[in-house]
Amino acid sequence: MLSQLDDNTRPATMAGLFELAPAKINLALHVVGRRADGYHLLESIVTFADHGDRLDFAPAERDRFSFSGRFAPALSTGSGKHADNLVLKARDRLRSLLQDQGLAAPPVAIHLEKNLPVAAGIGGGSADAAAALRGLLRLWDVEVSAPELDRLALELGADVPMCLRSEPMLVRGIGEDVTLLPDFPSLALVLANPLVGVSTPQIFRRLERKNNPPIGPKGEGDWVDFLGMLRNDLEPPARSLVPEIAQVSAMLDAEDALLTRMTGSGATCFGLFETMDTARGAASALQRRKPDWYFQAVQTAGHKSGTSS
Ligand SMILES: C[C@](O)(CO)[C@H](O)COP(=O)(O)OP(=O)(O)OC[C@H]1O[C@@H](n2ccc(N)nc2=O)[C@H](O)[C@@H]1O
Ligand SMILES: Nc1ncnc2c1ncn2[C@@H]1O[C@H](COP(=O)(O)OP(=O)(O)OP(=O)(O)O)[C@@H](O)[C@H]1O
Repeated sequence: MLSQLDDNTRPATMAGLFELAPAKINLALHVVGRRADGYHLLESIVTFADHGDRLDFAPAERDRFSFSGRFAPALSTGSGKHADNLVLKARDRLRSLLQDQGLAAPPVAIHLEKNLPVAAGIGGGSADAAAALRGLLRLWDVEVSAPELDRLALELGADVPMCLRSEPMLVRGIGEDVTLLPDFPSLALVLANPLVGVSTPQIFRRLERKNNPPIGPKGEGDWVDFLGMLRNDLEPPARSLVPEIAQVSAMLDAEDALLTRMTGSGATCFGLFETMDTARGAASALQRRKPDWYFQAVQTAGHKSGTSS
């Protein structure tokens, strides 16, 4: 059963078990083909921010779900019913998998602090679903095999298996073929979103060319130089649908970002900066110019000896 807690701030009694749900960033996204079922085959270099949603979990007498945070209103109006929330889908699917194996999955109170914009290309829903799986496995003190967990994650969404790991990676297929990139540098980025929600299927439908060149091998060179040679193939169709993407991208360029690109199906763009100090300075300057838009300086996962150290 679903119910809303009276107070939509995070309940103090839920201290203890929490999971972060970091923003996903597609540093490059090449669409290289199409499957028979219509899903597009991708090659993507993905990393994760030190900023995201937060999920709190506590045992309860019956299942409860509540949310708070800057983007909680977008959730309730966006999806209409809370029952659509990927956190609840993740809870219910994991519970039935465990019960099929004779394991207990007792009622749980979950609170979602929604800090990430919704339908923004930074995988907020997928990150929440992955964090729900991780948190519930800890709360219920149970294990499922890695292939079973990956299968369940992929059923919840193409991005959920990547979000389970939240480390720099090369992703192929639709999200199921993940290769971790242990030598990938930690980067200083500014995430910038004009707060125009973008529907992922709509962007894929607008994409004209489905067979674009693959990412190819990096060779001996630097990761950041390599990224500069890559693309997001979803950026042209997204720009044609949402004119603010060109605007937000130009604003990042004007702050002297080393590289500016859209992530996922948009509308969030990222700008790459030399250091976290310059990224924070750029985010503050941009926020002053557009007080209602979303600007966030983030440090990404990976080796701290990279460009942004
Ligand atoms: C674009 C990315 O954000 C890149 O990381 C993801 O591939 C999208 O992942 P996601 O939001 O979890 O997407 P899903 O919820 O699985 O798919 C939403 C819809 O987008 C389209 N879709 C999605 C992924 C993909 N590789 N090809 C597609 O054509 C399909 O119409 C699908 O029904
Ligand atoms: N916990 C959640 N957070 C955000 N959106 C959710 C959640 N649960 C369900 N949704 C639904 O999922 C849709 C996509 O939201 P999300 O924020 O995950 O998109 P996205 O960042 O564009 O994802 P991606 O980068 O994977 O394409 C929203 O329109 C919303 O209705």
